[in-house]
Amino acid sequence: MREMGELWSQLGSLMATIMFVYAMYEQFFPHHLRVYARKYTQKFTRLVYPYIQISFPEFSGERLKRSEAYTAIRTYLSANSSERAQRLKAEVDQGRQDSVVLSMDDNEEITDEFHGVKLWWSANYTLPRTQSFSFYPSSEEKRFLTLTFHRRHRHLITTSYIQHVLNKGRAIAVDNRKLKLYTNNPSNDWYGWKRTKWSHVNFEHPSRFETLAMDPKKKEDIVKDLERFKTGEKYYAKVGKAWKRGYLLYGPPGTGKSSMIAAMANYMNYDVYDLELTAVKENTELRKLLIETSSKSIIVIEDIDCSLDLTGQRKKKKKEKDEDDEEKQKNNPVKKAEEEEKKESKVTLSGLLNFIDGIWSACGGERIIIFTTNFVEKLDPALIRRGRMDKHIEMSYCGYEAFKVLAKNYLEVESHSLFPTIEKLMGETNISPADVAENLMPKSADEDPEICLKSLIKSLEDAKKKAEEKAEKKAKEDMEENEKKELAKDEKVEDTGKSGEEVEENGIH
Ligand SMILES: Nc1ncnc2c1ncn2[C@@H]1O[C@H](COP(=O)(O)OP(=O)(O)OP(=O)(O)O)[C@@H](O)[C@H]1O
Ligand SMILES: [Mg+2]
Repeated sequence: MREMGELWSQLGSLMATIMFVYAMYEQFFPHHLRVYARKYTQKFTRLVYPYIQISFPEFSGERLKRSEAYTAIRTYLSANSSERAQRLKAEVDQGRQDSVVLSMDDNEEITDEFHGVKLWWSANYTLPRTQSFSFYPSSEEKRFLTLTFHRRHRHLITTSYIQHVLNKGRAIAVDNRKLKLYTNNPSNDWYGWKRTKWSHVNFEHPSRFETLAMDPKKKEDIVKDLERFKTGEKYYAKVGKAWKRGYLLYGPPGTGKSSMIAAMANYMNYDVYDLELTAVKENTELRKLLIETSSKSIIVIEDIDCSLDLTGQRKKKKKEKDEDDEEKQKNNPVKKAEEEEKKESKVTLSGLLNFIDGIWSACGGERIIIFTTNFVEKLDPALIRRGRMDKHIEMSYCGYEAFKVLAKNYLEVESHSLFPTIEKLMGETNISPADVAENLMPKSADEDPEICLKSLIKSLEDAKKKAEEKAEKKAKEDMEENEKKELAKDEKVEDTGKSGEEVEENGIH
């Protein structure tokens, strides 16, 4: 016991001596001598200290983008650290609020082994040079992971082990993956305490290709296309094409464009970035948003024709609408502010084109971009040319085959005596799958499928009647218009004394 006490006191005096020597050194040694001393100390340390350290910073490239390597390694370490680390950090799993994820705490170290070689990982951070009190994490706080190993294993570690960790980390992330739906925040929120460009929630849309009502051949074609894309990394590299694919979904409202996107995301197991263009103020913001998207994702711009003034046509229509709405908005300050915000948006067609081309060149692979529109003819050809939007998919009104899918899903009915009537009516009139689905949904638990089918027949008959009335009205209007033209022509003939043909040739003035 006395020996222990002596040892402690000796250690204490040794520490005091070291501190004294260091203080003298700092005080009396000129700066340039200290630089020399540090240099040679480092050389000496390198000679006697046989370990190599590699650090993996959290952010790369001026804090623009979270390093993928850092994320993958953290995932790998989290999977290993819960058993090996002594100090752990617990965070609530964003996907399942009832479970926590354990990872190694800051400045904690764990060991790993690879082909019999022992190595050490530690999680570190550096504080900002000037410290000031803040409730929120400092933007200058830099986190990094450090790998330490003996220099004799340099080759094995740099060529195999790091790749092994990255692959494992990515695989674990895919296994644990919960699909997310991201929406972009207005740029005012980008720099506050939230500091995120995208907000996310779990993506739990039930739409799948099996539940999607459309022509089976078309569906099969799309699934094959996606499959080719998913497994095509090597092919894309071989032909020198970026591993991205653009889809344009177009068709009338309620034909399943949004459902198709959800089905694609579920099939591919990709996150969805729902980009709301009206919340983006300018082209540079678009680029920043793009940089923050991750691979294995679908970037969606819905109703592209409504998000931007893409053509003169659209502008005119909006102007007319604005005039209509002006009066209403005068008395509604909230709407007015919203409208003003929309007007502030300065994203241009060329900005959008650069954004898409950026996806193709500026960020990593495995990304899909989807545009949807109700009016394909309104879009600028530059926006939807092949190479940008590689595949154009028309989502059309409900055909008989699509109806059968819905009947099976909603009513569990594969054939029925009313089916031929429905088939005939569907050939004669247009109805959206959304309307069919609405009719087929039983209104009470014990509702007979026949009642639903009859309700659908009624809707089809109504739609047919409406379409006929509309066609009749249109024919009548056309006839009246022609009559007016004829009348105007006759009046001109009487005034000028020329024949009808002559007036026609020269035009009516
Ligand atoms: N092809 C379809 N297959 C299955 N269900 C569909 C289909 N189309 C529409 N529906 C049903 O109708 C609802 C609306 O469809 P969805 O939102 O996908 O249409 P949309 O084409 O995106 O319409 P909009 O152009 O108005 O955005 C869906 O929730 C779904 O229940
Ligand atoms: Mg939609």
